[in-house]
Formats: sequence, C-alpha cells, structure tokens
Amino acid sequence: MAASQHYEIILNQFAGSGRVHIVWPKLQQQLDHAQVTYQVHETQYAGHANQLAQEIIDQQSTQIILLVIGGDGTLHEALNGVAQRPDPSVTLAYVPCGSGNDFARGAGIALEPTTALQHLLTQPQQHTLDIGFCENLENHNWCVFSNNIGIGFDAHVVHRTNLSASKRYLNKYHLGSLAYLASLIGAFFKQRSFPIQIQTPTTKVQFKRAFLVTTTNHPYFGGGVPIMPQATLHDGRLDLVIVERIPTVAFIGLFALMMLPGHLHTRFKAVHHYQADTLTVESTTPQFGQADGEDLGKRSFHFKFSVRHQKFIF
Ligand SMILES: Nc1ncnc2c1ncn2[C@@H]1O[C@H](COP(=O)(O)OP(=O)(O)OP(=O)(O)O)[C@@H](O)[C@H]1O
Repeated sequence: MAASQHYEIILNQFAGSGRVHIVWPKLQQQLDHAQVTYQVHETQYAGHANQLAQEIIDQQSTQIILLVIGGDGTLHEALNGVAQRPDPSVTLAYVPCGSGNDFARGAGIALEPTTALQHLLTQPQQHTLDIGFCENLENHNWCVFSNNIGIGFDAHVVHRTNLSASKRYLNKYHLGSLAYLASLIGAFFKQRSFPIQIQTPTTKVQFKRAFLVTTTNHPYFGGGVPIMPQATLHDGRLDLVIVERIPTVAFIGLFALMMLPGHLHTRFKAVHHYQADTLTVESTTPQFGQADGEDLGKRSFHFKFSVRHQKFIF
C-alpha cells in the first residue's frame, strides 16, 4: 500500500470482552511501522460508532477509508452511519476484534486482528459487497445490516445475553461465552413457536410454528454457526432461513449437524430456505428481534428486506 494511505479509525475498546485493550497496542505498532497516517476515533458509548462515521464523512472532502476496529456490533453501527451519508467515496475496512466476528467469517477476513490488519496494509483488495437493507413497514424506520436480522430464538438469545446480570462480570474475566451459553439454553426453553408470513417475488407462505426466522447476508450467525452455507455477500440476494419448532432432541441434532461439514441440517423438514433480492417477513405476535446482534426488543415485526452495496477494502 502506498505510504500516503490515510485511515480514519473507529475503535471500540469494549469489543470482544475487552480484548481490544490487549490487541490495540499491537495494531498501533503495525500502523506506525507501515508509515501510513491515521486518526483514531474511540467510541465513548454504545451506539457512538454510528455518529462517528457520520461526523468523519461530513468532515472529509476526499476519498475516505473508514477502518472499523471492533466486533459485529461496532461494524453494524458504523455501517448505519455510512448509510445515513450515502457517498461513493467512502470505503470501509474492518479488523475483527469482537466475540462473534461473523461478518469477518462471511467476508473471508482473517479472524486474527493483527493478520487482518497486515493484509489490509500490505495486500489490500477492493470488494463491493452486499449489505442488507431492512425497512420496518409499520413506521418506515430502516437500517442496514452486514450479517442478519432475526426474529424468534436467535433474537431471544441476544436479548437474554444483553440482559444477563452475569454478562458484565463474566466479560471482566473474558468468559463472555459462558453468559452466551446460559442465554442460549434459557432462550431455548422459553421461546415458543409463533406464526410468520413471508413473501418473496415468487412465493407467499405462512408458517404456524416458526421458532427461528433469520434473514441473512452470509452463512454465519451466533458467532460462527453456518446457518445457511449457500448465502454469499456477492450474489445480490438475501437468504431467509425459517426453522420450525421441533422436539428438543431433534433440535439438538439439527444444531449439531449445523456445526459439522456437509451441512446436512439444511435437509431437515423443519428447515426452510428462500433466496431473493426482496422479501417481506411479518410476525403478528410480539417476538424478540435482533439486527447484527443488536436487541430490537419484543414486538410484532413487518419487515421489507432488499439489498444494497458497500465498497470494502481488506
Ligand atoms: N465506550 C463504550 N462504552 C460501552 N459500550 C460501548 C462503548 N463503545 C461501544 N460500545 C458498545 O459495545 C458493544 C459491543 O461491541 P461489539 O458488538 O463490536 O463487540 P462484541 O459484542 O464483542 O463482538 P461481536 O458482535 O462480534 O460478538 C456494542 O453494542 C457497542 O455499542
């Protein structure tokens, strides 16, 4: 990369259960060694990355590389800030430092932060990637998402993990995944099946006993679980996965198959898959929702999904 390269860095020191505190000094050394210029904008509160991205874009008149250092949540916020200021001169770069890092898995960015930064500094490649666009048809609010928007079980897990009194304590000792596991088990037994209606350009279907309804931009959710291996950031389409409520033992089997090569879980009768460039999902009963791991609360949802694009470099 040319020595004149400049990065505007959005840094979330709170991502990855505090892992960034350890890794940031190493990343700084790499940046200094590469003799690029950079300006660091540290997030001061939850949601700040969105505001920072907008401010950075507003202050720049030339091409910008916005380098996000954090987890999927930080990337989600920054991406939404960028979407508020549609500008073709903005390119996003990402060094994953979170707990889940699903976007990095889906995009093929190295999961080890120093390796990801080294690639960016020494052999960067431009990519135009799909980004999900979600409009709430009830109030016309919208957001973009890099990973997925879920209704039901996955969102219930996110909700419980964020609320968990033990999360802060466990995070302090880098045991955030224990809080996640506890939430996963709790949500599984609490989540009831619910009716859902979906519509694609070619299909209109109603499911009476949905358990998990996820619209995904790439294969992974929940920190590396390949829920839909066919999904890709390059096809201009989103993948909607609906898993119906099945008995506990069958669900454990399904979940185990998700983690194994061969992806046999997609052949379960309870698993339904749709691929489209636009689709709507409507849940008429209040359910938990999540967008890239951000808790959307419990309510009814009527979402219209489509695809946008974003320039990335990594
Ligand atoms: N200064 C801050 N104080 C408290 N929370 C912050 C601060 N800055 C950012 N956050 C919040 O930290 C949360 C966690 O960040 P992020 O999602 O990037 O990491 P993660 O949860 O470890 O990773 P992943 O989403 O990949 O599992 C985000 O919701 C973000 O809004």
